[in-house]
Order: sequence, then C-alpha cells, then structure tokens
Amino acid sequence: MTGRFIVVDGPSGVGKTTTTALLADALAAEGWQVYPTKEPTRTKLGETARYGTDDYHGLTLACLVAADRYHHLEAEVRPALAAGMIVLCDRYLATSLVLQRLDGVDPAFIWDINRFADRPDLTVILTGDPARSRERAAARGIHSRFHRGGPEAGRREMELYVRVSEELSRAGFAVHVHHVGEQSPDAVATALLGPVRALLSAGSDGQTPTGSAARSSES
Ligand SMILES: Nc1ncnc2c1ncn2[C@@H]1O[C@H](COP(=O)(O)OP(=O)(O)O)[C@@H](O)[C@H]1O
Ligand SMILES: Cc1cn([C@H]2C[C@H](O)[C@@H](COP(=O)(O)OP(=O)(O)O)O2)c(=O)[nH]c1=O
Repeated sequence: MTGRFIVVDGPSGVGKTTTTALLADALAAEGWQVYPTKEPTRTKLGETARYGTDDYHGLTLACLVAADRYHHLEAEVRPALAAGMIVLCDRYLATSLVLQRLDGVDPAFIWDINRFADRPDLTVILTGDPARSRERAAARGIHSRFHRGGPEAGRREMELYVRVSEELSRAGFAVHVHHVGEQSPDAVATALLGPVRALLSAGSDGQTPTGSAARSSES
C-alpha cells in the first residue's frame, strides 16, 4: 500500500510552514510515519529557484520550479510514498498556477509542464487576510520578488489562490480551502486534522497509524 500525498499551499506568510510542521507533529504523535518536505526543495536546483526570482522570470522560472518538482518527486516524494509514509509538502502545483501566472505565463503552459507531476491525494489551500500575510512574510525576511509589493499585490495573490483552488477542483483534485482568519497556528493545524484524518481513513484498508509495516508491505 502506498502512502498519502498531502500538499499545503497558499500565499506567502499565510502560515503554510508553521501549519505543516504542527500537522506533521500531530500525525507523528498519532503514530503515522510522516515525511515533511517543501518546494522549492533544499537542493541546488530548488535554492536557485527560491533565491533566484530576481534573475529568473516568466517561462524560465516556470520551467525551473517544474524541474525542481520532478526531481523532488523522483528523489523524495515517490520513495516516501512507496514506503507507506504520509508526505506533507509545503507548496506544490497551486503555487506555480498562481505565481507563474502573476509572472505572465499562460496557465495552459503551466498545466502542460506539470502534466507528469503526481496528483496529491489532498491539496490544502490556506487563505487569510492578504495585508496580514504580507506583513508576516516581510517580518520573516524577503528573499523573493513575489514577496514584494504592498497590500494590492497580496490581494491579487490571495484572489488567484481562490481561483486556482476552483480550477484544481474542476480538474479533479481533492481540494480543501481553509480560511485562517484570527485562528492561532494550533487552531489551524487542528482544523486541518479533520480532512486529513478523513483522507487517511478513506481507503485505508483497515490501516492503523502504527501499521506502517503492513502499509509498506502492501502494494
Ligand atoms: N495563524 C497564525 N497566527 C499568527 N501568526 C502566524 C500564524 N501562522 C503563522 N504565523 C507566523 O507568520 C509568519 C509566517 O508564517 P509561515 O508559516 O512561515 O508562512 P508561509 O510558510 O505561508 O510563508 C511566521 O512568523 C509565523 O510564526
Ligand atoms: C514552488 C514554487 C516556488 N516558486 C518560487 C517563488 C516563491 O517566492 C519562492 C518560494 O519561496 P519560499 O521560501 O517557499 O517562500 P515562502 O516563505 O513565502 O513560502 O519560490 C515559484 O515561483 N513557483 C513555484 O511553483
């Protein structure tokens, strides 16, 4: 039996990294084997994308992040899934559909170059007040041109995430949109445990959290 592939997406500063870490801890405490990861990856390729947004634009950046995604899938995600783990990925396809579109890339091209990227079992999209998310991202440190721009840029980014969540649903992805609002990080993680547990119990074939050996031995 393979594991489950869950991605958490949304605008910079909305709380993806914080929530993903809390969710990973909560699932691990329940006995699940969790593989937390993120895109762009920590590889040379991923770091070039993360810190290279002033040098690379449009089609180039779209291809760079897609290449990093394919390498991530091959080197980390698929092996972890094959071992029966829950892969929790901070940023995935929705980011490309939003940021590359903001960068002037035709959505059809973004879909096309991501055609062979695995479909997650669950795509979580976090939304929140755009101004607050921008402020948090700025306070943490700006390392991407997508972090710049004031509240108006934040509003456009947030609106596109909502549109992209609908686009992904129409394309057959399982999408869960969660509005962070005034919730604490713990409250957000707790709220997400609901849909995640539903996913884990659906089609679990009687798997239990600690049944990793059983899970990894099934195919
Ligand atoms: N629900 C929340 N309420 C208040 N602060 C938060 C919340 N979620 C995250 N933060 C803070 O906001 C900042 C950005 O969070 P982070 O998880 O790095 O966002 P992202 O990964 O979406 O860019 C961090 O300093 C984090 O501690
Ligand atoms: C995954 C991904 C990242 N990127 C680039 C631009 C983003 O600003 C940057 C993400 O860097 P990251 O450090 O993850 O930003 P944040 O802390 O805001 O979550 O990588 C894309 O352009 N498209 C993508 O699909």
